[in-house]
Amino acid sequence: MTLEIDLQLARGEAVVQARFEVPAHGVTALVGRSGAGKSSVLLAAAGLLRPRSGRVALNGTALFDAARGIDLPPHARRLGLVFQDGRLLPHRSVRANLLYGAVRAPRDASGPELDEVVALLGIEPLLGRRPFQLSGGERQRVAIGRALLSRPRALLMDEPLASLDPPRRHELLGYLAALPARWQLPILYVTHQMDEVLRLADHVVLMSEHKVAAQGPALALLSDLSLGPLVGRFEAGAVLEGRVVEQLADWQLSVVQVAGQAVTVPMIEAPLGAAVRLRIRARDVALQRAVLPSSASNQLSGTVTRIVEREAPYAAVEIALGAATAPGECLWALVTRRSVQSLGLAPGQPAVASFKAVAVEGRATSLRP
Ligand SMILES: Nc1ncnc2c1ncn2[C@@H]1O[C@H](COP(=O)(O)OP(=O)(O)OP(=O)(O)O)[C@@H](O)[C@H]1O
Repeated sequence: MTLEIDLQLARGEAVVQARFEVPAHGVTALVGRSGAGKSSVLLAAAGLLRPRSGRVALNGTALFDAARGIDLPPHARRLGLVFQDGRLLPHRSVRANLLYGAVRAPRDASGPELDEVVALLGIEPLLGRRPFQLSGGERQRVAIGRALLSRPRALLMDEPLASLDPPRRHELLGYLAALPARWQLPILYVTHQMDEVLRLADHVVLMSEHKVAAQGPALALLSDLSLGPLVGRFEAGAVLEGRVVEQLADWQLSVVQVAGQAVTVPMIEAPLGAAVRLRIRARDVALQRAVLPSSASNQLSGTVTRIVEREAPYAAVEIALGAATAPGECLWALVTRRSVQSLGLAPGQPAVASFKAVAVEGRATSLRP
């Protein structure tokens, strides 16, 4: 089941255009600066905004096709929607809210049962409560449960964690991360937050100025330096992928092994062996020719693979930590052009990249199992 989106829609003065696919496997994060057009695309795919032209299709079947006059109403599209504010029915219990999604699902539709969703989201104790008796995080869990129980053919989520405080966000991220492994359906996920993208996204679609500026596998896209100016808060940097090998509880630090080397980062709440992604901004990485004996920073040995001149006086240097430039095993360092010369950096030369543990962006997060 793939969700295909190819839309042009008028929003005030702007015309938002988007063409991309949301694959059945994993999460597709839709990112970009505020006003880029992310929510408009999601609403149009859901049938809540009418595009000027284009097509939305699930597995080749049109939900909207301007040329053929097809425009299914939202409920007939059978998409599960989750917004920032749970949008629960205020006078109904949590159980009734959950079942509200289920009664509209066609009898023959496959999908999870109430018990399974309740267990996954940990909402058993909440079933008898009303929405006003729930915390923000609990409300969002119920909203996700309701969407799942409607047996949707795809899930569309628009900043579902944006209204939550950091601990609740973190907790709910864990629940969201568990979804793709359990139910195979396209998930389109609009967010501004790097930790959500790092943790959840398999694919990333980047919107800028009402258009899709780039799309691709999450690791490659999040390490693509040329996209820096478009991503706003997601400053240029690279993503490392590794496994937790040690938890230094007394220090609240974790050690992650990346390409055979140890990286110390602020504590990641994940079991030993868990796969994690770390994002490190290029401007936080310094380069030397050799390991400095007394440094407290992370020092990773690698090979220079690329040097890209940036606006003077800067240059970006890519360092491969492993044998090759595998995604998830390269760092970018933003240094001065003078340093490139004085250190004698050139493709193929060895170099040591160093950065402080605190430079690991946001909260490093474990990937889903
Ligand atoms: N109700 C509306 N009427 C007219 N124009 C709108 C409306 N809502 C949004 N727009 C405009 O449409 C464009 C896309 O907005 P949209 O909300 O889709 O962006 P976004 O990327 O989701 O932003 P944010 O991250 O801030 O939610 C913007 O130029 C915005 O000003």
